[in-house]
Amino acid sequence: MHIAIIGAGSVGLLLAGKLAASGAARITVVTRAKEQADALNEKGITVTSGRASARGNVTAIPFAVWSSSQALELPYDWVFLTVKQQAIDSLMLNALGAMNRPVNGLVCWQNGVGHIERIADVFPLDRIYIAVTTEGARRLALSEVAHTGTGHTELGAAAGQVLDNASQPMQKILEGLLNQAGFQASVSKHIVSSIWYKLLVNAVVNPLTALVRKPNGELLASDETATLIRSLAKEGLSVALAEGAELDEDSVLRRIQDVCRRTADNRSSMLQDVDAGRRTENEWVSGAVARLAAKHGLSVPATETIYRIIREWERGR
Ligand SMILES: NC(=O)C1=CN([C@@H]2O[C@H](COP(=O)(O)OP(=O)(O)OC[C@H]3O[C@@H](n4cnc5c(N)ncnc54)[C@H](OP(=O)(O)O)[C@@H]3O)[C@@H](O)[C@H]2O)C=CC1
Ligand SMILES: CC(C)(CO)C(=O)C(=O)O
Repeated sequence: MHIAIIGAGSVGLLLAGKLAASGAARITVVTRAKEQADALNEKGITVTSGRASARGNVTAIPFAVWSSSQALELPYDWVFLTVKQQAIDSLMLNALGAMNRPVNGLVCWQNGVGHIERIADVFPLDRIYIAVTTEGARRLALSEVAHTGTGHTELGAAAGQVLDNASQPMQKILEGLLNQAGFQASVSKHIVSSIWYKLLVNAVVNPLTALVRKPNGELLASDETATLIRSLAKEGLSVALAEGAELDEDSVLRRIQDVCRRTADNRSSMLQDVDAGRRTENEWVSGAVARLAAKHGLSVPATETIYRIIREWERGR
């Protein structure tokens, strides 16, 4: 089993390191920088989890070389895309369109929505899979990643139909592979609901923490942010339902509060991007919720306001 993993950040290194260390697959990692490819070829990947650590050997190649060489033609069994939404640009789309079709498919690991439609313009939709994950990872060095939270990964076909588990051979192969590497993965019964369940957490926790510059847990400690959590969650839910997700307000609110408690000390990925002066995934999280609301004729004033404030910050950074 040969897997190419495009994007050697937190999630990419976690997947690559654990899959390689377990022997579940041979891994080729596509990095942005040559410096990182050199480090990975020399040292492999170290995954730390508490006091434990594991090391896996991988082959690494910079994107610029991969996308303009014969490496693009290799018959990978799977290609995992683990870059952030903002890195799915025209160069990336060109490479995805030009690469030899992986035998099994392309798996997208991003938070947020909107990218699948863009990828499906260059890659057959029926070969695209979605992984919605609550694993926590943080890249510590070019070849080292911390597994900061054990989560669960739900798998589905991007075509998004409600499918019965037994009739999903590709997702079953993927599930087996990830479980063999030590993850907890399962085939989602309704991938649209899984996507929105996670997206609603990100559309509430990420922009709020980024704006008030506080860790996740502190959102519950103030009346102001607790009120905003409810408004954003309610608005997001109305859009999720219009998009076909099967969710209810109580379970969404409980999930958001639970994530804030369980990851109380975490600075959300959006807050980390803001801290570092980087562009965030705002466009594909709050921006996507606002655009889809408009498509369905729904009003989401709190989401819209927060989206625009962060967008303005991004413009002036
Ligand atoms: N971190 C987490 O715990 C979780 C993250 N997610 C989601 O997973 C996705 C990835 O997140 P995360 O791993 O944290 O992000 P990171 O920023 O840590 O990693 C993204 C990686 O993509 C690389 N990259 C950018 N452009 C290219 C390119 N053209 N070719 C190859 N590599 C490229 C970056 O390289 P460089 O560093 O050199 O710029 C970086 O290493 C996001 O959508 C996020 O929301 C989902 C669940 C949990
Ligand atoms: C779940 C949460 C909010 C954890 O911080 C996350 O996914 C993120 O930071 O992007």
